[in-house]
Amino acid sequence: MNDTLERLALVLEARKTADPDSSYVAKLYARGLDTILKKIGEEATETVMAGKDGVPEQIVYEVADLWFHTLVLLAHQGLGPDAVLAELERRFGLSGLEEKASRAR
Ligand SMILES: N=c1c2ncn([C@@H]3O[C@H](COP(=O)(O)OP(=O)(O)OP(=O)(O)O)[C@@H](O)[C@H]3O)c2ncn1[C@@H]1O[C@H](COP(=O)(O)O)[C@@H](O)[C@H]1O
Repeated sequence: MNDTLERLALVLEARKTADPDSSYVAKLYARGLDTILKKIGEEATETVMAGKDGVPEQIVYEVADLWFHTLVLLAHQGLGPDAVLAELERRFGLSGLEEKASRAR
């Protein structure tokens, strides 16, 4: 399984004690929650625009920016991608059970 999100989360954790002048992530932490949320809003908008334009490379680029900034939010709140992946896995499992149950009816 790809561990990119986990490895990035470790870097984001380490940046909590980094100098804001030398680290973009440390600068986001220093500016606080509202700045992080504003970036997520901007990146979400840029993702929507890329989706409308329909250029695959641009969509990937903007979704990467969006994912990155949501990972910063998770780290800021003491969370990590493992929690989100577990939630997605839970839903996936649930939907599998739902499918089987409805087939049995
Ligand atoms: N994955 C990323 C990443 N994706 C996007 N960005 C930054 O997010 C910002 C995106 O903002 P925009 O798209 O609005 O672009 P911009 O206009 O240049 O940015 P602003 O002036 O609006 O802030 C840019 O400054 C990008 O550099 C990232 N910055 C860091 N990382 C990762 O985080 C790690 C730690 O980064 P530092 O804290 O900088 O060491 C790095 O090693 C990377 O792996």
